[in-house]
Amino acid sequence: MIGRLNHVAIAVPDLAAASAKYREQLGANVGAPQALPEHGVTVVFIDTGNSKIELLEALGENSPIAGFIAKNPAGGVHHLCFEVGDIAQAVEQLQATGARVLGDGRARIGAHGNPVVFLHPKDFHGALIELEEVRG
Ligand SMILES: CC[C@H](C(=O)O)C(=O)SCCNC(=O)CCNC(=O)[C@H](O)C(C)(C)COP(=O)(O)OP(=O)(O)OC[C@H]1O[C@@H](n2cnc3c(N)ncnc32)[C@H](O)[C@@H]1OP(=O)(O)O
Ligand SMILES: [Co+2]
Repeated sequence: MIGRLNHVAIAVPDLAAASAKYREQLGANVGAPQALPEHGVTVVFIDTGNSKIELLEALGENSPIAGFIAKNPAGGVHHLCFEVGDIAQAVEQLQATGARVLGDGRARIGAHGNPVVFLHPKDFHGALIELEEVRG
């Protein structure tokens, strides 16, 4: 079902400082910050050629990143995002196997303008998994 690793997301306490670190110490090509209030995050993407890194900072009061940073103040790997061809079909298949799709189970539009869902980390050995629909 899963295809290419679209991105590895890293939660950070300070997006500007983290972006500068990746740019200056790793020579990374860091994109512009993008606020996604509906997801409670501000993101930047770093193109690594065959995949991407997504740096995530908490935005707003109900951000899923705020709790993560409270537990991991220095930040850390937050999720892995894999591409799927048909997200509705992927959700149906996953739910049939007992995997928990977070939220109401319906896909929402993510940072790349594509539908995304998240799978509970307890169902995948402690890894939060995002699926992003990429067609064609
Ligand atoms: C979509 C825009 C953008 C994109 O790429 O397009 C993004 O990626 S936005 C990314 C941010 N959005 C999300 O993370 C949405 C999905 N996340 C959630 O629904 C929650 O964060 C959830 C359910 C994973 C955890 O929330 P909860 O309130 O239940 O937090 P707890 O601290 O109580 O956690 C319960 C339990 O899970 C462990 N946990 C939490 N987060 C992670 C994680 N990222 N990776 C691995 N494990 C995680 C946490 O440690 C708790 O475990 P316990 O053993 O009970 O201590
Ligand atoms: Co993501």
